[in-house]
Amino acid sequence: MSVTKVSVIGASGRMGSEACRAVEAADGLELVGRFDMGDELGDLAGADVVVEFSVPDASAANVAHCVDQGVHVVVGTTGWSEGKLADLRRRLDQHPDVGVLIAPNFAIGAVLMMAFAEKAAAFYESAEVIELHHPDKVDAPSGTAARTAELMGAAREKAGLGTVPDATTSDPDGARGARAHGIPVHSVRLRGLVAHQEVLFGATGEMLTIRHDSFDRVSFMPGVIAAVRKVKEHPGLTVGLEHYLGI
Ligand SMILES: NC(=O)C1=CN([C@@H]2O[C@H](COP(=O)(O)OP(=O)(O)OC[C@H]3O[C@@H](n4cnc5c(N)ncnc54)[C@H](O)[C@@H]3O)[C@@H](O)[C@H]2O)C=CC1
Ligand SMILES: O=C(O)C1=N[C@H](C(=O)O)C[C@H](O)C1
Repeated sequence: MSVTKVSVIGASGRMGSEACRAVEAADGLELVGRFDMGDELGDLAGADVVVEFSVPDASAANVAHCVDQGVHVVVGTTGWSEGKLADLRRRLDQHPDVGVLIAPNFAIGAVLMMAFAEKAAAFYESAEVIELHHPDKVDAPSGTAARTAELMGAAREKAGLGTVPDATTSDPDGARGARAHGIPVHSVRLRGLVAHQEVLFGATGEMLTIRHDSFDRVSFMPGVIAAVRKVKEHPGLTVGLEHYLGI
């Protein structure tokens, strides 16, 4: 069996260190490089695939460097705006053999939660997202919540649903949360939590709740390892692990 060489960017962080352990434990993968803030990325220690878990402000430049080196990238970092994605697509056009996966969430249950929420969104007048995370998280709303809202907003539009009903006329402190693609999104930060999300749907006389909990960062690792194994078969940019899993 041929060995895939893997480097991790953000290797000292919560996710990066977990990813290093997972790569070291995986058959057919060899951890060849650990990079963190301030390190020269250079040739990425000869990696075939890079796993990138850094910070939203740094991720795009790190991924651009990998693509320019002809190295496939599995990206978990949040904060990928439409503009950054467009820049990355243009860069990948110059490197047509390189694959990049950007996954807002690598936990299989979270991928299913997003798919179920997208499906349900067409059937309910009311919908809201509550994401709950550890208080060391720097971005809000979470990438998972933003992606969930994007999928739900598109499904609502396709189904001809209008805006969610809400009679609020006074909300000086933002108690109704942020709006992402028309969906109210609420962010909770609480010591003891890891990564959790509830998607609430309401219609007259009923309510549907879809909830996912990551209690430990190991929950993300099967998805990360599956992505490392598959990324080279998917040239260009893919957003969402569901596209690799046939979900
Ligand atoms: N897609 C997914 O399944 C998941 C995604 N995440 C996301 O991954 C990212 C990292 O999360 P955590 O590991 O919890 O954060 P963290 O703060 O523990 O780790 C980030 C690491 O990146 C390093 N870093 C900062 N600037 C850098 C640069 N320019 N180049 C290389 N490394 C740099 C930091 O020194 C740190 O070691 C966040 O955006 C988070 O939302 C987190 C969990 C799961
Ligand atoms: O920062 C985290 O912890 C997480 N970040 C990702 C996000 O913003 O959605 C994935 C998961 O929720 C954990």
